[in-house]
Amino acid sequence: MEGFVYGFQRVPEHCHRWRFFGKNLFRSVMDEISNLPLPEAFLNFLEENGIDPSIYTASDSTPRYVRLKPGCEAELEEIEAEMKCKLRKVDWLPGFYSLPPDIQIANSKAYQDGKIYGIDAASGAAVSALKISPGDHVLDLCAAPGAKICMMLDLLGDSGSVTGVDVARHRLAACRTILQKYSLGDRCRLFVADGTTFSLAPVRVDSVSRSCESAFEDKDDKFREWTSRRPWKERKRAAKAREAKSSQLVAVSENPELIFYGQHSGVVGLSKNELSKTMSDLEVSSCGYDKVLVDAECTHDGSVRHIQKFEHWGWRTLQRRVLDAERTDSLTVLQQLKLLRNGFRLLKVGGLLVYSTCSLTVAQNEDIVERFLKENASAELQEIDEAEGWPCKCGRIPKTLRFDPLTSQTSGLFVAKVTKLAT
Ligand SMILES: C[S@@+](CC[C@H](N)C(=O)[O-])C[C@H]1O[C@@H](n2cnc3c(N)ncnc32)[C@H](O)[C@@H]1O
Repeated sequence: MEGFVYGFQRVPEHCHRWRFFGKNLFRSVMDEISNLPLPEAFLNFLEENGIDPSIYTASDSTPRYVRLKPGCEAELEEIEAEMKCKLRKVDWLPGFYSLPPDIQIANSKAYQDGKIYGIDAASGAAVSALKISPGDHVLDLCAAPGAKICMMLDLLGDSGSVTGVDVARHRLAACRTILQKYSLGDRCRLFVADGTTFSLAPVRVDSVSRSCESAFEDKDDKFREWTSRRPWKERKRAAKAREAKSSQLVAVSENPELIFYGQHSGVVGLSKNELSKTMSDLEVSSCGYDKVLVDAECTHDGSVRHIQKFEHWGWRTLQRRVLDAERTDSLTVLQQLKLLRNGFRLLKVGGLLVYSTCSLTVAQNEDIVERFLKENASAELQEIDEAEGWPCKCGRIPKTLRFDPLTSQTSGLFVAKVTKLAT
């Protein structure tokens, strides 16, 4: 891991101390790249956040990344031949390979056959920081479209569960399609719900067997094996519920909608009442999730490819979508804080939570983490030990990490990890 962030430089002998480069030096760096087609307001925004504008010239050289489906290692040569390019092993992240930037992954047969996943290496690092192991109950609070949830499920193996939540139904439906494509849904359940208020407990296998044994329950009230071909009556009921939600009669948060569950996700055999059981704060400490990912919606300014789209969308759109949205009082920032708070509330004592965004701004990253730590005495920021050898830098507060396209050769990403202490 390198020891500085743009605009800030680490004092060499003390890993966690910083000094500011100074405005003038930063300006001169900016003057050098003044031939970039970036508007002045955006350059000012980058300066305020200590982000080197030249990262936005790096897209031509930033590689693409794929993750090989576990078990497909022996087919690597065949995949390379079909894609007509070399897949270079990423030596700091198991299972990941880099490809030349111009390769279209989605068009390849290997992708269509479910042998590779399209996922940036920085995103893979965020999942790695969670240290998922078999048996964990994992919550992904912003799950769609699902690149990270696929990796979680591959790491989980054949015990434990993953609960995916997303407020956008169409995006979560796409996530369900991906899980089915890679045959990964067995231990997963997906809810359309607001992650800032989602409150359902992980389903433990012992509670399922208890419920299966209950002789007094109405069998029709229990979840059977999931099928996309649901009876007409049930589809009508779901459509009605959706209509009510969209006309604001029922908030998404009040009624999480289960849109997928696998055979071993803990849902089959449960009654609807058992599924909708929420956890009190006391129960959470022992029955909460072992691992939580809050991969929050953000302004996406760490993604070079995303920022370049504003050339087509118009730079005025950038003002609204990026520059205004990163203010500390904006809806985007408040939503990120609420997601982090709720993710942490659902974490059991001793569990791990990773907060990540693909923004490089301080307001959406370090400021959020600092505010959150101030208000939660039981939250402790953790060193990301796995990062030894990762090509990232320290964030503006100790123990947080930043990936940026220039130095990491990945898409931009901020990562922070916290644990919950017993109180
Ligand atoms: C950065 S994307 C997540 C990417 C995902 N983790 C992956 O690896 O594919 C952020 C997601 O957060 C969702 N989102 C935004 N606000 C939310 C909320 N209040 N509750 C749950 N999901 C939310 C968006 O719909 C979007 O799909």
